[in-house]
Amino acid sequence: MSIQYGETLADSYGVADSFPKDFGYGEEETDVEDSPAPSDSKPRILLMGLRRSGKSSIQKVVFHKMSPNETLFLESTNKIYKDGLSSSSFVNFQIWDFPGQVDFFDPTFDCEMIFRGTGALIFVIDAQDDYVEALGRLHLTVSRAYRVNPEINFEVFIHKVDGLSDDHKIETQRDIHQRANDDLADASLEKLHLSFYLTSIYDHSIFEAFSKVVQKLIPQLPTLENLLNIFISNSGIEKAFLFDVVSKIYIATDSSPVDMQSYELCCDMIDVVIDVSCIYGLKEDGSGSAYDKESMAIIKLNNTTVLYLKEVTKFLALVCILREESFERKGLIDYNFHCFRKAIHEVFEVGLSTPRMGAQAAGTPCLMKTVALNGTPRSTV
Ligand SMILES: Nc1nc2c(ncn2[C@@H]2O[C@H](COP(=O)(O)OP(=O)(O)OP(=O)(O)O)[C@@H](O)[C@H]2O)c(=O)[nH]1
Repeated sequence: MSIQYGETLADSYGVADSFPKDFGYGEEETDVEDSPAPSDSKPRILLMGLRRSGKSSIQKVVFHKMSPNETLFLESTNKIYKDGLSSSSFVNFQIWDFPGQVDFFDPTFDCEMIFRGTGALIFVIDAQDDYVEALGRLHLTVSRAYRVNPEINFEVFIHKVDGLSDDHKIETQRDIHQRANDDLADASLEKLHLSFYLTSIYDHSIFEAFSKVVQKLIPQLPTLENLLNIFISNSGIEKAFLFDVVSKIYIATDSSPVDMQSYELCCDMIDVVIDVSCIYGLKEDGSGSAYDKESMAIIKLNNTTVLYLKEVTKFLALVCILREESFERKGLIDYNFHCFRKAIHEVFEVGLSTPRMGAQAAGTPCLMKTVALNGTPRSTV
């Protein structure tokens, strides 16, 4: 179906007569806290790597709003730290932060239990340090995990690249990529795929990398992308991100390429909105929430760009970048947004009404790719 700019999203869906009912905060929504999933049944992301490579810092900065400088005072992790994030974030999984010195040959280390329910294994390599030992450890870790569960996504964070020049970054990435894959080829593990990211907690690269890791675990991702594509093309919007507000991870975006600047701009907008809302948006007695159904913001920049943020669900916000001229049709954008929002709720409602296992039974969007759900709200797209 070809869609003209100016046509509403509802036209494309054929839902003009069914304006969205109220989703998100009503009784229909099942709160995780009301029906908690057994924590061990939630999809899992493992953070592994040598001591002091930066694992705990990543987890604290991305999910606990710790400022990068504060990580200097983090103590070494001595046992597996399990962080369940479900009550405040769309990202309903647990992150297990491993101590650097984990010993796979220790009989108390239960590989089967640890790797079986894992969606992604992030291996963190300190790029400012000599990484030969880290590469050996990477190989040992991923080959062990792959033997137990070949479905795991293996992600390598080449971390602390803030201390490296641009050329050095590229060279380090090339070298690590080459050596890690050579090691796998020597062990006849060519099928084991490693993805590499250059990261630092001192800029947005860590959020962007985590976004990509999380996106791979969302079975509804193609549907979300499709909805975003339709939404932006019908509304004259240049770029749109669907954000998990708490972590600033974007769980989906339209299919045009992501440039880091746009992503950073949108992250900054979320920070501004939440900060202002915390100061001026709460009730006098301090009750209320900094982010709720009414949350929306428009920021006009001095280069004719407009940033537009709107609440989609309790955890998700849509942040769009558009030209001032397109924003003149705000009515159209808002109408299309209502349809988009409704579709997103339907996507996850389908998830909720389908027989589920593990985390999905908790009433939150499924994040396990092993249980594919058809989240497409309508077949006419
Ligand atoms: N320059 C720089 N330093 C970082 C970065 N991430 C973490 N660090 C620093 O690296 C040091 C170690 O960080 P941790 O998060 O404690 O490392 P860890 O891997 O959890 O260490 P263990 O708990 O011992 O396994 C801290 O001083 C952090 O401030 C980064 O992106 N850039």
